[in-house]
Amino acid sequence: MTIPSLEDLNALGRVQQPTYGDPAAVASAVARLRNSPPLVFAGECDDLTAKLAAVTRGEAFLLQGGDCAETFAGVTADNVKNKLRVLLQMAVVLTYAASVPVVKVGRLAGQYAKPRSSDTETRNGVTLPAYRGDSVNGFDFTAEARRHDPQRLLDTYNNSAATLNLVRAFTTGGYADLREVHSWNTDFVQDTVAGQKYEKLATEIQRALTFMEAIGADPDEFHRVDFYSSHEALLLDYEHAMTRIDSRTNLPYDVSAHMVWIGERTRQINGAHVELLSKIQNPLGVKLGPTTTADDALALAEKLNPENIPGRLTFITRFGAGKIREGLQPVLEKVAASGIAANWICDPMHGNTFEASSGYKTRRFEDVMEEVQGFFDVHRAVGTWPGGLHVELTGDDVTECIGGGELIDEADLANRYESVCDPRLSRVQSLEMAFLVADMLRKA
Ligand SMILES: O=C[C@H](O)[C@H](O)COP(=O)(O)O
Ligand SMILES: C=C(OP(=O)(O)O)C(=O)O
Repeated sequence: MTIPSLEDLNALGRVQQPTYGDPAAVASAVARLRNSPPLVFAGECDDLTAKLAAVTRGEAFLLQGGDCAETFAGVTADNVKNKLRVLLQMAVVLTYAASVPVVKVGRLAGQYAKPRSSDTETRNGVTLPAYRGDSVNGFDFTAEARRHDPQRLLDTYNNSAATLNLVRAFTTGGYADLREVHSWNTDFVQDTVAGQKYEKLATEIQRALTFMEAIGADPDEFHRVDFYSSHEALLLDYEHAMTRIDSRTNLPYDVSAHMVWIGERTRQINGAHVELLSKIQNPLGVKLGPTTTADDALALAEKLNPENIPGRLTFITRFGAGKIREGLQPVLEKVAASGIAANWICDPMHGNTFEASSGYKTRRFEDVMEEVQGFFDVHRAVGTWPGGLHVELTGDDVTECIGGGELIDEADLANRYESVCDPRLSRVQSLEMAFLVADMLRKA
């Protein structure tokens, strides 16, 4: 399998790419990345593909979540730990309450580049380049910050490495030990319904673990969890530089993350993103929005997974609450009938964004859950497995999405709106979602 050159990829169209002023600086950053050690090992990517094959068989559920846009400033121990903790809590709820193994994948350690609807942003009559994620430019609304800077490609690598290092330490060093289920909840808002429900479930799990130890189960079995990294493979310069030939198999892997996905805006069948990702061996995701036809999905599957390997391809649907039922069903029916081995997971975030009167981008928790319900209903009607969730969330008590048990309303958005791009579920809303989805899964 040969990797296309960066020049050949660029010739296919630089959709949603930065416009750098200094080609020599870009070439130098790319050259340095090409010589940097891998962030993940190819064998780990294969392990994830094998786990995702269990999702294809309907034997496991994929939980993929994290920030809309990570920031370099956000690479702190607390921040990473909080995100990990909410994902672990959600996974425990889904695993225990629905008795389904959960494959855990973070939108982290590389989720620094954003596709945007507009190239520019205007405030008070001043127009500057839009913020495209810390990989490309800065969030501050100044001409200097918004300049596309290739040095940020190297900063992306370094911050991804630091995050992944911490995640590996947390997930293998004892923090994620299942016997800590209670401690993940200690500083949690105990007076929320979700917090109390979790506490009850943690007590049951603790009792079950004590019983298992008493009958001779190896306690080390509970000590570590498998946790994988993922991000949107948006920046061609970065992803191409991080694509390497694996010495075991002689095949190309994108060693910037375990799993990478192609966004809704860059999934053109003859485009550069589909071309590059069709050549790598990592498990792949592709976003499918409301304009997707069954033939689009079939063509993507044919190009990205010609050998129909289970676990290789995950379709991440994001139709919106009002469109999921009539939009997804015909696509799913035709793809399922053609025998294609793909996972289907639900991103209930990106089709449900709107601007509040105060100007904040937000999402209604109830719309998010309505889309998840529609996703489950369509899968039940077609007889396919609702394989997972792809969610923008944070481990902190932010006020970015309205609704949920805490009844966050539009007036609350200003209290703690910290996302630099799209609104994320707060810690409480994330846990509420996990309990609701566990109920749907049980029925599925
Ligand atoms: O996260 C996804 C996209 O980057 C985001 O929805 C684009 O937002 P915009 O429409 O404000 O550019
Ligand atoms: C940009 C994103 O989503 P989509 O491609 O579905 O719009 C995203 O998940 O960050």
